[in-house]
Amino acid sequence: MSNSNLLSYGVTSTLIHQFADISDRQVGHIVRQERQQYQVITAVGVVSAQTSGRFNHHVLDTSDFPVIGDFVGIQLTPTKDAAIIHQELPRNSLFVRQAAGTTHQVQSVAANVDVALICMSLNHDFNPHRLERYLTVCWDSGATPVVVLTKSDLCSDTEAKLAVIAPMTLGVTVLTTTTTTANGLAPLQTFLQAGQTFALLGSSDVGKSILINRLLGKTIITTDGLRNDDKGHHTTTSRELYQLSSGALMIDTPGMRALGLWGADTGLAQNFSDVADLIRHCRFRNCHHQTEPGCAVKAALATGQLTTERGQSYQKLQAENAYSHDTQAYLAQKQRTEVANAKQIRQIYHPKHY
Ligand SMILES: Nc1nc2c(ncn2[C@@H]2O[C@H](COP(=O)(O)OP(=O)(O)OP(=O)(O)O)[C@@H](O)[C@H]2O)c(=O)[nH]1
Ligand SMILES: [Zn+2]
Repeated sequence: MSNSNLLSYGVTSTLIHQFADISDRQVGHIVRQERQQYQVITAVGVVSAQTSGRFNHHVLDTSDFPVIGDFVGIQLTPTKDAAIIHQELPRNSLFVRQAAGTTHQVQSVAANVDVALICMSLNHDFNPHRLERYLTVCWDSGATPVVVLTKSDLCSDTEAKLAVIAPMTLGVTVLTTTTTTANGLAPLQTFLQAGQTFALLGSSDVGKSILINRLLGKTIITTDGLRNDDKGHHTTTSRELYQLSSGALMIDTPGMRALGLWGADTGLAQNFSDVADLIRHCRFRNCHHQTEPGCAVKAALATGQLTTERGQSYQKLQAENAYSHDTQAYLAQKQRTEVANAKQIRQIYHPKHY
């Protein structure tokens, strides 16, 4: 293992050189993650890694921890079989979602992804509104979305389904795959070029694990075998970055039950650029597109230029996004109060430091 192996794992020579002069520090790439336990590829191979005590001390919430795909500054232990993560390097892209449940916290899913492969199966998982949600979050992450419609063998009306999603996937590549035929993955395979990092995203059971196994040519992830009644179940809990024979890097993420928007303004504007264009023509800047006169959105809905479905979809996601901003503001205020309280307590018990 050497720097050449690091290069093949997406670590640029610039990054390697940046660390050359810092004694005991080097660059690594997170290739496996199970909560805050990491495996990092380094110049000496893959080692287990954890964030340093100092790093943990400065973390405000779990989303500040490194995530799969992150480049990190590390220090190897004297035996060189483990490492301490000291810093997270700037990210090109970050896919985040509002964590499931009631915690109202942001959860980082994957970093430095170039192309996000949004997987949706063509049978019962097919859901255009969910696709709009995924596309919004992908655009917001900084990665380019590509839609992968899986299990085409279980669908008899693929063309009709493609027509349904056509208006929401303008300018987005849409691929269909099946693992039941010899060349059923060919459309995807030709897409997976060296030098790029891909990530598989989607609900549980859409066939992400099987895709990884097929692309790697070996059974890395065990599932209960290919079932044509699509009732198989396998849940991945860890995230992993794989190197494909083409040289492309592929991140597998656990199936997501819910994908909540979290401050995805850019993604909304990009995914709904048609609606955004209309809004620019509303008479009032703060138009709610309800009863206001001169509303371009309402006018477009009346003529059919904008479908009711897409209009409603936008309004739903926009409201959710606005709510996520309120939540963020509330959490930030709560954090400021906690920090201030902690400081006050320290002033009382250790006054000489202040
Ligand atoms: N008929 C058919 N079944 C498929 C295809 N791809 C996957 N399956 C089946 O769908 C089920 C789910 O596949 P997985 O690869 O485990 O799904 P997953 O997306 O990794 O699910 P999680 O690990 O929960 O995120 C399994 O029983 C697969 O055999 C396909 O192209 N056709
Ligand atoms: Zn309006």
